[in-house]
Amino acid sequence: MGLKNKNIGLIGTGKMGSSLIRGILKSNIVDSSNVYASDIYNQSLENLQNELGINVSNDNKQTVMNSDIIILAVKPQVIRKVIAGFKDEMTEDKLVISIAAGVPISEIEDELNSGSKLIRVMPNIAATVGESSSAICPGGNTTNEDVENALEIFKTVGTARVVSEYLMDAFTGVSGSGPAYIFPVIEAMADGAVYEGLDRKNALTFAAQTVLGAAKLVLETDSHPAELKDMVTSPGGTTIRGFHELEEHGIRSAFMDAVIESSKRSRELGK
Ligand SMILES: NC(=O)C1=CN([C@@H]2O[C@H](COP(=O)(O)OP(=O)(O)OC[C@H]3O[C@@H](n4cnc5c(N)ncnc54)[C@H](O)[C@@H]3O)[C@@H](O)[C@H]2O)C=CC1
Ligand SMILES: O=C(O)[C@@H]1CCC=N1
Repeated sequence: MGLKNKNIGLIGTGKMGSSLIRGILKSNIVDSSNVYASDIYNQSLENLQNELGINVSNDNKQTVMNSDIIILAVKPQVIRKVIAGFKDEMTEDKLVISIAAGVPISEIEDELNSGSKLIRVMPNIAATVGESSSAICPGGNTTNEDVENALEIFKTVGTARVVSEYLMDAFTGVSGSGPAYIFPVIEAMADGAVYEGLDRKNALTFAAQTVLGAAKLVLETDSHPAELKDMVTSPGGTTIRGFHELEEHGIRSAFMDAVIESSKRSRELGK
């Protein structure tokens, strides 16, 4: 059992596909000789082959033929066409994992041959540094072992848990898209520090470390974020002055709206 003797295939080696390949190989759950990847973009394949020694091809059918588990890391807009191109190579023992935003299990199962095993996953770009939070939804034909294998793969790039599919759009809004909402926060906090005279490099490092520290406090203590905020905010002190500015600029509704709009777009992509 486990992944040691399994071959893993990646279709699409863009930002998410290549970050997953790196995470999987770093964890040593499989050897590079057991990883197959394909893309229509040769440069990305060549780079991955040179850097990691994996098997590459620009024919998705090769990836499917050679793999026990196939991760689809192509855009939602092309996923149906990509599946149509390789489905003749699918057999019932192979597991397909889709990370496409918005596209429901039922739609992908319809594209694949009936009886095909499918798991839908939403990771995020922090997989590149082993800090993704991934949600996993098993399709109708999967076994417990398939789910365990998917969890093992996505735990190599961060945390992973099984969720019900109706929660996937919300999860995409907060976690799949979420890093993009925090990068400008880090940049803007650094801008403030640069305005006040700190050099750019240090300003970015301090801002990023501050966000990391705040996130760890939420994850590693049982405290509510409001309680943690109150711990920083001395009466008549510096923090409450800054916090008042954030409230004046509608920080809470801005972030809530970002997550809600992203979730809505995820639902649209599934139609
Ligand atoms: N970028 C992100 O932060 C996240 C992306 N996702 C999902 O991951 C998937 C991939 O997204 P990205 O990596 O950002 O996109 P990307 O554009 O960086 O990568 C997509 C790759 O697919 C390749 N491709 C296109 N047509 C192909 C075909 N017919 N056969 C093989 N490869 C083909 C492209 O050449 C490209 O390398 C999307 O479905 C997206 O919704 C999920 C979570 C986070
Ligand atoms: O923006 C997108 O559609 C993808 C899915 C989640 C993150 N990036």
